[in-house]
Amino acid sequence: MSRHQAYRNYDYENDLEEYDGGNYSDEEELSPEDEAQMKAATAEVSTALGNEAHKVSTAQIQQSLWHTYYDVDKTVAYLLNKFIAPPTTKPPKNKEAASNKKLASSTKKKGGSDEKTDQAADGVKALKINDTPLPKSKNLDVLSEFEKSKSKKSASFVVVGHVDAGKSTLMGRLLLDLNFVDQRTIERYRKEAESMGKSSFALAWVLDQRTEERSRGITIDIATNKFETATTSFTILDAPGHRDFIPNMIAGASQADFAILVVDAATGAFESGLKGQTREHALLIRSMGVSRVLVAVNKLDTVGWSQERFDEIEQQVSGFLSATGFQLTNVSFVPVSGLLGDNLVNRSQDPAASWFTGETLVKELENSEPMVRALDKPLRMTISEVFRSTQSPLTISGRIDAGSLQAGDALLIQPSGEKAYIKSLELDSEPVDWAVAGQNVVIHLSNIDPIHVRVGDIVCDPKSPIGCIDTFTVKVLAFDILMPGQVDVHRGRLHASGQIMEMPALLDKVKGTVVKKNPKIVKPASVARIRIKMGSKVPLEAGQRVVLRSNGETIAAGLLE
Ligand SMILES: Nc1nc2c(ncn2[C@@H]2O[C@H](COP(=O)(O)OP(=O)(O)OP(=O)(O)O)[C@@H](O)[C@H]2O)c(=O)[nH]1
Repeated sequence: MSRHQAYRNYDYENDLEEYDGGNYSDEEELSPEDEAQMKAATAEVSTALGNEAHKVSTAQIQQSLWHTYYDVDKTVAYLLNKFIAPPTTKPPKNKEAASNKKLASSTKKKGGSDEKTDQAADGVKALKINDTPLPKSKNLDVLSEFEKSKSKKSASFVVVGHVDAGKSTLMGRLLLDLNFVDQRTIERYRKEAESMGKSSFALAWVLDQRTEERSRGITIDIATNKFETATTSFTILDAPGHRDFIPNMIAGASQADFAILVVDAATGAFESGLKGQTREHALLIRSMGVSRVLVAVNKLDTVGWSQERFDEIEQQVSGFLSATGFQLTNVSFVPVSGLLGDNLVNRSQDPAASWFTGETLVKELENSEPMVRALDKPLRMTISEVFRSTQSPLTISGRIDAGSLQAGDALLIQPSGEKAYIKSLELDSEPVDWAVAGQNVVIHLSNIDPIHVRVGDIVCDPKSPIGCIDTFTVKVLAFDILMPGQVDVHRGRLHASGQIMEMPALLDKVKGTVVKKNPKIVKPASVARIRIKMGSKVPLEAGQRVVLRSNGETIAAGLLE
């Protein structure tokens, strides 16, 4: 895994407290990007330390930079405090603290006097985020801008299925055939894969970018990739098939308009997939509100494009999808070979596949209308990534679940309850003035300390904030036996531990009426109303979907009442 990625989403305040100057090692190689950043930041720190620079070694500077994710000011403060002029008494509060940049240059000018460096270190601590001027808003009427823009439809889909069903290969091939990745890159991956003895994984590597994933040959986090067709701009959420990574899958499904369920048609593989994650994934995506599924019956090349095999799989998968609560009118089946690209963008040229006269996978995707967007509802966006970018030390990304936003807007981050402002924003790597529900947006924030912003937090409008609660009632479908006790609660990227306190009612599955009050246990496949108490307050509100897990198993999913 590249260092850069490893440090996305990290809680640096905590880390900095824990950090005591050691353990930066050169064992792992820095990515070229990290190397350049490290070099530039080391030079900046040396400049900022001025005459004091000789009192610390390059290794000490780099260890601290590493730990603060190249935060020059924090590093200067740390080095001053730790090695150059450790405070003997509690330093006085410096109310006149200037901005980070000013501090760095003033340290440079003044460097030399212990008293002054002490003040400078103190200044780092006292820096006020709110001293930064607020970004300007164009005060646009975003909804009418959106209507005028006639922008392409946008849709996100999650790719689920059993381990090794071929999800990443299929998506890699789709991107290749749609010219969103070039043949040269694939060739490079193929060579690298061959050198690792895993040549069949080359296409999957388009999605599984991280070295750790490559060497294990599995998808670990949600990989997002984009592609466009003439009508629609798509975001792929490639969810890991491995059962240890189900929380990531839940996060992916909670952002998805629809799902591609990849099943492996190879002899025996489909059957073991059905017993394995295929069923659990189908239940989960349904529980997360996904109602449209495209079933890619994959690896048909391995069974000679047998129509009989396809029909058999279609029949069985239809059976269990409808038992899981999907309406079959919302389910389509496409026979494909992800590896060879048959019936993805182009029809299969294999004469053995000529029996199939339906649409290709891409056409089916285009025909899948995204859900109606909650454009005029209060803003809600779950943060899926927090990172440092060239535009801002604090950049977040995620899909807007409801409402809209524009540059200059004030935002409220829950659960911290801290305000931030939108300095600028991007859609598909292009700067834009606004964004609406359904779009995956990158937001450069200002006027907030990064410690208040974490993956899984909710961004909302300060005027209509989401509340933070620690007790709630949820109507769940049980996948396993439920009884009072410890559970992990997942909503999008948020996971927190809680406890089933009470189970007030067993409900009729169809009518929702109370069948039994206070059942001692709830059996699998039953619907029940349960009360959950969380360990701390979390941003949750009625209508949201949550998944309950225990000991690494998904035990229930449902809707907050
Ligand atoms: N013959 C054939 N092999 C395929 C096809 N699709 C994928 N494979 C192979 O199946 C293996 C697994 O493919 P992946 O794409 O990594 O599977 P995955 O579902 O993404 O796996 P996880 O990331 O572990 O969940 C690789 O060796 C692929 O080359 C196909 O259509 N035909």
